[in-house]
Amino acid sequence: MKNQENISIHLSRVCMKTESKQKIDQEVRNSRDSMIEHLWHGRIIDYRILSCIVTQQDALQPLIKNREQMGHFVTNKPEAKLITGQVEVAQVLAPTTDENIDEESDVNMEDDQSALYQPPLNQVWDTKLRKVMQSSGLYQKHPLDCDLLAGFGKYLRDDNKIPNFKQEVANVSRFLFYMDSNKPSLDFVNNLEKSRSFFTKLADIGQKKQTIANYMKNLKRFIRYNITTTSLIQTDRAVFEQCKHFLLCLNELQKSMSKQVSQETTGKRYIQMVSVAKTPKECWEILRVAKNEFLCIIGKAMNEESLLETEQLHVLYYLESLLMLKHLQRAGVIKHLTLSEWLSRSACKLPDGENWTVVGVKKHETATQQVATILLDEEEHAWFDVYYRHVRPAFLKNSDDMQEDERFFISTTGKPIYNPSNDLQRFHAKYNLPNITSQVARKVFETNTKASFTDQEMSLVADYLAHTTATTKKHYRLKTTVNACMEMKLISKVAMSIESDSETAGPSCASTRRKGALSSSKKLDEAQTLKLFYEHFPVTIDGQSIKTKDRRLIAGTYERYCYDKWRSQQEKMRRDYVIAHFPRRQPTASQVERYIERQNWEKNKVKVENVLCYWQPSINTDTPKDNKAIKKLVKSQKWKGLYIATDPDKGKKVMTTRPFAKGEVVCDYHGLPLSGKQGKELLEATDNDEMGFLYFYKESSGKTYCIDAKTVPCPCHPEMDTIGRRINHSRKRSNIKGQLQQLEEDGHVWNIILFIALRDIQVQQELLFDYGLSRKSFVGEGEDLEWLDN
Ligand SMILES: C[S@@+](CC[C@H](N)C(=O)[O-])C[C@H]1O[C@@H](n2cnc3c(N)ncnc32)[C@H](O)[C@@H]1O
Repeated sequence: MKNQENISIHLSRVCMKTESKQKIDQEVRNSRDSMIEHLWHGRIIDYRILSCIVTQQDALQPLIKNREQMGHFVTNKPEAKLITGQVEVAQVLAPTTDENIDEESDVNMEDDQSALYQPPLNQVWDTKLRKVMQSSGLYQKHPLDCDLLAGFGKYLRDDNKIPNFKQEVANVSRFLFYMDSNKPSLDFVNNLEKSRSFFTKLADIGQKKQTIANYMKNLKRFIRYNITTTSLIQTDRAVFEQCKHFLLCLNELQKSMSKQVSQETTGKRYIQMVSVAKTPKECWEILRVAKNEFLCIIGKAMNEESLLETEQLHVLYYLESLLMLKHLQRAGVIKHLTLSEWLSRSACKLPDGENWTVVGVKKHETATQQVATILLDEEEHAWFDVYYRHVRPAFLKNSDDMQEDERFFISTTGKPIYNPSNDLQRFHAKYNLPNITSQVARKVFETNTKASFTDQEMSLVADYLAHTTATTKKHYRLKTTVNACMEMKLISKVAMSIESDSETAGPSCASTRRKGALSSSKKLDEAQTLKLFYEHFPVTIDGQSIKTKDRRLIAGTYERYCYDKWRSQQEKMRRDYVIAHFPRRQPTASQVERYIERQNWEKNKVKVENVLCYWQPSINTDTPKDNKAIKKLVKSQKWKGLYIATDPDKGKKVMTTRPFAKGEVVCDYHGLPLSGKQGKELLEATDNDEMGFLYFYKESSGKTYCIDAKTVPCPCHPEMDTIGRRINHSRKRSNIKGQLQQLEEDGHVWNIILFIALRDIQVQQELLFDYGLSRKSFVGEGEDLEWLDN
């Protein structure tokens, strides 16, 4: 543009210095016109021409994206999905098994996140491919509930724990339909020729080799199921032998196919690598552009504001992307990170005073046997905590299954995320960015590491990338926490050293944080200060008011903001506490007033009208006699949403990992059922500090009974520490209450004590119930039993 502006000067001084002003002006006009012409037409590229030059769909797509980013217009493009090579696989995709989840598995139609951020044209493409499949006679299938297929489904689900077994059954059913449209049978083993034609037809209609290989894998498993788990060997020996022979033939066919598959995959990856991303910074582009929105959502959540589902999903996708692109973790690691691994994370302080959190992931089902390690700096840790406390619980609520899954990352439906690579792809699509897979990111960082690091530094990075055992052994290293922190710092250094502009750009890292990336959002500052404030001044029912100077020390300029929040939290807590005192019948105003007065709360007293307004009967009186889910949980003792943690003062305690609504059953008090008399005898022989393990209750007849949770392990759960027995006592802060219920099975009725939530319980809170004892009634004078009175 500068040349354009100066062109008349340039012409009059250099190229046309002997010419008239008119001629020079004319030349300038010509030049402007030609520039405009170029802007209009030079930037327009016809898709048909491009596709003649670049015939590989996989290469064409990134090229088009790249041109469009450079400001070119690509005309005559077919509908978006038709040129997306990857999506092709999804249509009749046999399930990708978990075996290779670390690799960038293709988009899968079983993925349940599809409702949000889904590229809009999937439907069109689905229908088109379905039509091709249909017209080739490859799409129809037999009903999946026929004996042959139902048994196979059960085998996959129960014996092999395959999550998307239905798709696998559907694929086999399509094959069986092709072989014999009248009925599903094993007769196909006699017809090798026709069987082979099924696979060649798939190839003819343009299915990827990977898809065809998946079909073969499914079929092999189906045959194996028939050989090993059914009575085929007795009922039809001949077919049994033919099945074995068929399996051998299929193996041969698969071998030749797998060679082609790996060529196809390598080709695809190579193209993606060379055409999409070249620098670490490009790999982080999505994290940079999505960061502002992400921080706003995090700030909102920290302020206890409720989030929209799209916002919750944004948090999930951002964190998944962060782990794959910045932390260079494989998709399998993200998928398999468990809740207990998150809860067992450990803190690490570096010699320079920085605090990091280390999360180890044992099972990630990748080729390598290394434990994967994720290192989070303080800011990232806060983000993950927000996901854990606010987003995950919201997703769990959408699940109709009472059994909470133990995976850390779950989808909007409350089920484990299906394929992190899909989520990464959707996240890129949302921001119109070319997709960068975790594998590409790992390769890019590796390459850059080689270029700029010493051998020792390189070996640290190899360690962080959880390379195969052999590769790691080459570096003679064992994983240690401090090493891991250093590794993560080095990875940040790679990106920073390439281009160092990232004050607000890019994901969090130690160096950006020091420069004050946090201050990019006032909301976030407030929220983080509030968190700190709560850590220093935990909100408790009896907590005294906090002096201004102490508040200032912790919260600085946010002192008022934090204290207002603190007071309102305490008021809510006190309100619920008073409400819990009147569980069944609505109290009168004067009853409430008297009760509040008895508490000796000097300031921040709860208002009587508030209590009356929020009051409702707190106990769920439904009888669970026939409640199957409760029955199952009482029997299995696999209560969900809880875990046992260690407390410095109380020994063990029970904490929540999901919210419980007021009135909800939380767990039961499990132990040996004793008569009242037996219970008393046991009590006499029990030390004071173990008396809390005996739970006495009365039936409506007035008869006393006892549950002995002291004698462990109980014979019905010999390898288990049942959860109810680890719940501690609190008179004032109790949030659950034991309720006698009866369960019935096969005419046999037995008593159980169910713990019911007295109010809404949030994530990461301790479960407490009132043991109904005081120091005095416990005969505990002289003992260290003050806790009983609190
Ligand atoms: C049912 S167990 C609770 C789990 C127990 N903390 C543990 O480590 O197994 C009861 C025992 O826990 C301890 N306990 C319960 N509530 C407590 C509290 N608020 N403070 C201190 N210790 C408590 C007492 O020793 C009591 O006998």
